[in-house]
Amino acid sequence: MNHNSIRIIDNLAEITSYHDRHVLEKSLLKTINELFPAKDIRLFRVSEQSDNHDLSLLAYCVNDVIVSSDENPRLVTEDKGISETIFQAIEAGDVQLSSTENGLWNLVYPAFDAHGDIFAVLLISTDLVPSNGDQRLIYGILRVYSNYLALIEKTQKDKLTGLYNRETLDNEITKILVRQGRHFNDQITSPNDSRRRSFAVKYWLGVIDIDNFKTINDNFGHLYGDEVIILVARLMTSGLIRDDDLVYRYGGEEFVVVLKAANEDDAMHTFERIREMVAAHKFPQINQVTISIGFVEIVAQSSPADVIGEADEALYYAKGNGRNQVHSYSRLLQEGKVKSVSKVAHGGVELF
Ligand SMILES: Nc1nc2c(ncn2[C@@H]2O[C@H](COP(=O)(O)OP(=O)(O)OP(=O)(O)O)[C@@H](O)[C@H]2O)c(=O)[nH]1
Repeated sequence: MNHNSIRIIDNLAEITSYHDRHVLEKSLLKTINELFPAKDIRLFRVSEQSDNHDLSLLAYCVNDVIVSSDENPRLVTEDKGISETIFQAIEAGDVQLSSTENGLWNLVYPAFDAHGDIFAVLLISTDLVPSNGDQRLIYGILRVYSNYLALIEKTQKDKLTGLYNRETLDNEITKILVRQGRHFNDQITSPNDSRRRSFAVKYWLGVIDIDNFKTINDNFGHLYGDEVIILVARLMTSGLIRDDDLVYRYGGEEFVVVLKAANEDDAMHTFERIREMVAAHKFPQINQVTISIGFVEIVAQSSPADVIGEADEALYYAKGNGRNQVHSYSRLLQEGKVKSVSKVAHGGVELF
């Protein structure tokens, strides 16, 4: 076996050793860059809109540095020159090649999911067009990535609704806490750095529970109950505007939404919109179904259990005060309507 084959096997083994989508994407770019050094490698997510395709940058590799959207959520996608080649590749469902004014070649490879739909594209900018053998190698690696990603997603998703499951939520909260912890430390070490302050993104977690769901099951049967769960899941997903806001099925008729918002009012607005969408929907047979929501900001120095516990406390308040409403845990705390549930309060002060 020659040295190159060993490197390929090593790289494939590395790609398939991660269970995290973002790490997997970085590993894909690292592998492509190692086997086929290029000026610029980018991986885009392709989402199908009503009459066109939307692109968002998932990860890039420039000068051997690999960054994923997970680490830098503000990656810029815009680049008119390459988007034309990308759309041609999506249209053709095949690799496309174009030259640039500064003597580079752009190669765009589509990546297919299990249904044969394009869910991502890989862009390689290089001054040397890869040989046929290299092109087949790149395609093969992209297929390993696509197949493995499909496998990971299967284990992360709930069968009834197709939403992410509870286990995946814990990982997501932990990642956000680590990221928020970094910002928290930055602010302590450089409190006057306005650029760092402005980059801090706020994350909010809402626990959402269908009201009086037992009555729906009792009156209409479990199959209708299941259908309500599926429809509520769809309504919540469509009520979220940002690509990276996520909905999880947390338990039977309980969901969790993790979203980004600049402040509490904006988060409240989004959760209110979800509540209104569900309340306004006409469900088959049952007609109206309502949901209650409790939410909280995911701040550094919390734990996943604290974050969920606080949002849950606000949810119980909503349930106890008439249902079909949204409450913010910190607002309820300020107003003295709930007691603190976390061991360590925001800012690190021990409350009990
Ligand atoms: N159809 C169906 N029912 C489920 C599923 N998971 C849990 N349930 C039922 O959901 C019901 C939840 O009822 P409760 O926790 O008492 O709450 P509720 O009736 O929604 O009342 P409130 O939450 O107080 O508004 C129970 O009867 C569970 O059996 C599921 O996947 N499908």
